[in-house]
Amino acid sequence: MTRVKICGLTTADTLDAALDHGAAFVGAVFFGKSPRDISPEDARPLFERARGRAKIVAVTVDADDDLLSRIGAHLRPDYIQLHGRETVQRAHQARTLTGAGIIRVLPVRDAGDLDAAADWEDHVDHLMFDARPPEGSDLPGGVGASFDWAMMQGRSFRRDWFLAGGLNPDNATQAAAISGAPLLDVSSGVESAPGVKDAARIAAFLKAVA
Ligand SMILES: O=C(O)c1ccccc1NCC(=O)[C@H](O)[C@H](O)COP(=O)(O)O
Repeated sequence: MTRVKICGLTTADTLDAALDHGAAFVGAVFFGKSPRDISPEDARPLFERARGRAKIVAVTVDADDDLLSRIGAHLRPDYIQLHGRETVQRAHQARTLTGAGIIRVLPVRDAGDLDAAADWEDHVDHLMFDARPPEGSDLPGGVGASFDWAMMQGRSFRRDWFLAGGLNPDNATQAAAISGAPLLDVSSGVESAPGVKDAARIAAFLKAVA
């Protein structure tokens, strides 16, 4: 069964839609330039409804110690998703500062980008292969860009991994079948406008891959 992370949730009704339709992971984004940005203090009461029902993921981009500590103290996430230029050493620090597991995002445009997984597999809980965003993008993720899912065929990794980038309710099943991904991640594909999650699209995505 393919498990799904719904990322960039900021409202109770859309978080409930994700939980009610079986999301295995729910994500909050802590990055000021994102239309999905939320503070650790605001995320705490919102995401408490998810505890024990889905894994809570805090998405960060080169976060400093103060932000990681606030996320750890307030949100108490199951995982920190590292979506910037963090090193392996920084990943270990993030684990210590937050008490959470680590999801490392690897940006992908061509097959050679997959080789970076070897540097990370021993240090993280999950890998996420996400489309490298277009040049000049303000955001390293959540932009709806995709890569050729067939590149994942014949590749094996020592950690369960997410396929991310440009997924939506209409292509999720095909993406999972072609790539063989055990885990899918989606953000903009279940929105009605940038940063505005849509409960009906979240439900449709989760029903499609169920
Ligand atoms: O979603 C954001 O705004 C974001 C900002 C900064 C770093 C990461 C971000 N999103 C992380 C995700 O896990 C997205 O779900 C992933 O990149 C896929 O996005 P999409 O192509 O929109 O489904």
